[in-house]
Amino acid sequence: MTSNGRRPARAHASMDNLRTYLLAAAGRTPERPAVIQAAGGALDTVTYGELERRTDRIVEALAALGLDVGERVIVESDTDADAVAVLLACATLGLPFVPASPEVPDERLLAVIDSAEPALHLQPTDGKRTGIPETVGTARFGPDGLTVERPPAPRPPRRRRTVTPVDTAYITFTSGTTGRPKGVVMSHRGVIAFLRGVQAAELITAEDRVAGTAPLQFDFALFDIGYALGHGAALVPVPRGVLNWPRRFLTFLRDAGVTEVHGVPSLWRPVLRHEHELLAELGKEGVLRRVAFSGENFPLDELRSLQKLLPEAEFSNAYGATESMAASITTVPNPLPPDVERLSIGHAVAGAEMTLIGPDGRPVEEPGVLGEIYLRAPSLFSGYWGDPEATRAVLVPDPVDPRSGQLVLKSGDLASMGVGGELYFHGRVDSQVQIRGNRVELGEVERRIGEFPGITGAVAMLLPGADGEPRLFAFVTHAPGGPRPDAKEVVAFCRAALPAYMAPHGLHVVDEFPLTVNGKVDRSALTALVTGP
Ligand SMILES: Nc1ncnc2c1ncn2[C@@H]1O[C@H](COS(=O)(=O)NC(=O)C[C@H](N)c2ccccc2)[C@@H](O)[C@H]1O
Repeated sequence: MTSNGRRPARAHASMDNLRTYLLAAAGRTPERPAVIQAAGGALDTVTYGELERRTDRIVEALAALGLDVGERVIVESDTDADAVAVLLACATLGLPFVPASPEVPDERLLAVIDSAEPALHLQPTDGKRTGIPETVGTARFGPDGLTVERPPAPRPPRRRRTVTPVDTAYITFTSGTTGRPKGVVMSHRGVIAFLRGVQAAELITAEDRVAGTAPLQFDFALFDIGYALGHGAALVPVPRGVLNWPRRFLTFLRDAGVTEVHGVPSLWRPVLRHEHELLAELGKEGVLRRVAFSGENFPLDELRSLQKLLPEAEFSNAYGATESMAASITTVPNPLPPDVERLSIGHAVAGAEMTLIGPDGRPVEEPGVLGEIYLRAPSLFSGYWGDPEATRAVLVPDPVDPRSGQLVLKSGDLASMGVGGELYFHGRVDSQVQIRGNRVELGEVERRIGEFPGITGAVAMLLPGADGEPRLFAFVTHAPGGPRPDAKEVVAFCRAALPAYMAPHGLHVVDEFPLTVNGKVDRSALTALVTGP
């Protein structure tokens, strides 16, 4: 019984709930590894049976706190078996978890707490976070369960009796462009629908070991957990301290027998820069069979370098937005043919469909013509937390059949269609800019600058110049030890192949691109180089 004398709600065993879906393997093969993690200098294996036992210990402690279905719980942790047990325990009781990694700055966490109004903040026994507002209960977790420090304030019971598939599994806060965090609310049904869509492609088996490298608040991390456990395979969370040291990273992958690595494109930059041979050796051992990337376009020259070192590996381009967990996972040819200038994002996963809609609001039929991707899927999010207006802007009536009442996700991404109906990513709608009345795709400028000898990466942005006029700025990285690219030469190089208005007005050479906490290029940090902090 709970503190308010009521039995806590539970999901019906036969209905979709993240816990039942992800622990299904515990019923079939309890002795198989669910999580293989670093522990001190060694590797620690937590089986599906042990993961279920840890989950139920947390369930017991949480249930005693008298929280009702829908009460939010912040789970601040790196990904490891105990964090996964906490997520599954929250799912068991219908408590939406709000994931955060320890790297999230205090003021950001407080903004999320201000918005989500959680009942509880959970962190590992050795977690460092302090300053959690008094209104929020606090507790710590470890392999032996949960230790409550400050019980949650008593809440008015909402008399929920069961956890349904449309209840919220998690809310993950993305840094909305306006800076106010937007909470993406995902239901159990939505997440499981996407994971099932991926499972239909039978990409891996229970023998696989999937390395996850994303921080917990990035739904790429949640996908990795769902993907590995949903297949009865093993999740191998890569410790943060290992991530930034290429040699340690590759050694960890080898020691853990990782067969597939998931990460954003920037994950591979330090490895490509410093550890070619070790990576090539790893590839030759035939254990590392697949690299799956997501989050942003993989710069083609970097992708080609990686493929050269892993000639036997399969490369998967996982595309999509947090508002639907994702949309497609597409095998990229290895090696990428030399004439390929754009990566395919293929077709949506089973059970979903991406449609291209043109400026006239009608579906694009012709190959090669740009349109905005609209996603029809059972994995669409429930909405932005507390922001119905922002929700209505992206969950829109189906443009193909508005009367049906069906809502589809307006992605804000542009793509063109190939002859087989597969899509090619053309960037964000807002990366199509107008320069002196001419429409410019920033990706095209970046591609041309990237061909300049010695330049290893280029990001183009339209920013206010000194005169306040919008100007085209380019930010570039160059080969270590190579000459710093000369702005005049780069501009001349662009003018030789592009219309004058597409040549950058200003060029900033950076040692490496600043990254967001989720590992994507931090464009607001680049902007600050031009407009000041
Ligand atoms: N493979 C890509 N190529 C190129 N641009 C991309 C790509 N994946 C996203 N993006 C971009 O990132 C946006 C979505 O950003 S996000 O909401 O933070 N979500 C993600 O980045 C990850 C996504 N939820 C996910 C989670 C798990 C598996 C796959 C994908 C998309 O609208 C695209 O603009």
